[in-house]
Amino acid sequence: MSLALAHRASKTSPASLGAWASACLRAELETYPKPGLVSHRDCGAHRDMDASLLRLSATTLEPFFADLAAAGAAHAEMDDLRRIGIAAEKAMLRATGGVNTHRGAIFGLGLLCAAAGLRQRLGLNGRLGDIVTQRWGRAIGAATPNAASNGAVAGRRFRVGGARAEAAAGFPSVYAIALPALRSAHRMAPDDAEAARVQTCLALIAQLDDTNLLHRGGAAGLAFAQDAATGFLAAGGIAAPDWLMRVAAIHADFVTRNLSPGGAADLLAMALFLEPLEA
Ligand SMILES: CC(C)(COP(=O)(O)OP(=O)(O)OC[C@H]1O[C@@H](n2cnc3c(N)ncnc32)[C@H](O[C@H]2O[C@H](COP(=O)(O)OP(=O)(O)OP(=O)(O)O)[C@@H](O)[C@H]2O)[C@@H]1O)[C@@H](O)C(=O)NCCC(=O)NCCS
Ligand SMILES: Nc1ncnc2[nH]cnc12
Repeated sequence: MSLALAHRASKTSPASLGAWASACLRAELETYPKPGLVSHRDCGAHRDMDASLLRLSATTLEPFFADLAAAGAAHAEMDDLRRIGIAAEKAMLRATGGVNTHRGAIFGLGLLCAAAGLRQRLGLNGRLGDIVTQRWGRAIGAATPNAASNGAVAGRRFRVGGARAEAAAGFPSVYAIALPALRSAHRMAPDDAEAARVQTCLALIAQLDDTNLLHRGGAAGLAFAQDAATGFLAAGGIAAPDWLMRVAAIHADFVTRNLSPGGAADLLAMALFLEPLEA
């Protein structure tokens, strides 16, 4: 991941934010092992996605993230953001032949891009997640969900809020779990940014009510995933000498059980996006 891109993003023009958001999706992809998820090494528990499809999706989305940042800077209402988000979803589905690679990421990263545009325009100091809540939180909560989506069905059945609740509350799982895990993992492994991303992914899986895990594995699948990730962290995470073997074994277990924490993947990308943007 380019430090120059991160630096330019911290200057926050819409184009640089779009490039940075897209780079963060690619960095999430180029992280192995992520239990059940697609990486440059394998397809995890997915039969319809591979690394090249996710790279194509990340590249396709870059101009939409830039548009969302520009819309935020122009004080857009949620309806305006939604129009751009839906256009991004359509472009993603056209590029991938109908595979949902990044719908959750479009939503979360898109809102953070809009907040970054607004923060820059108004010269604000607050956290981007808080800006999302203050500016668009009510409208996010009031939107009618797509009753048939995998996430909506799992959310109703298991009474969890999913991507919409996470965004409306200002991304608490990113600020309270992922960002602290990422920063502490950089201290644990100063020369291994990929290992730091693995640690962050496992920290998210350990605590997130991921609707993808619920959709594929029900409550038992979610509990299995959370227990496996918690055990990895309790054994020292990436500080343990055999960490790579341990997390590769967890990855293999997720594949055997057809579990994939797509929500954790999205929130990992959001933490990478926020790392240079939040003091
Ligand atoms: C608000 C929307 C995102 C719609 O949400 P939806 O009703 O579909 O349900 P959610 O459960 O809320 O999840 C949507 C995706 O968000 C990710 N996610 C899951 N859990 C969480 C969580 N706890 N916190 C945050 N994010 C979460 C996850 O996305 C990833 O997984 C996707 C692949 O999913 P799926 O197709 O189901 O995959 P498979 O398991 O492979 O399915 P099968 O093959 O088995 O069928 C992938 O996209 C990842 O990104 C959830 O899937 C939103 O769509 C919406 O309202 N859009 C309108 C546009 C808009 O308003 N935009 C605003 C400005 S940008
Ligand atoms: N690496 C990944 N694997 C599977 N689903 C994802 N959604 C977002 N990133 C993903």
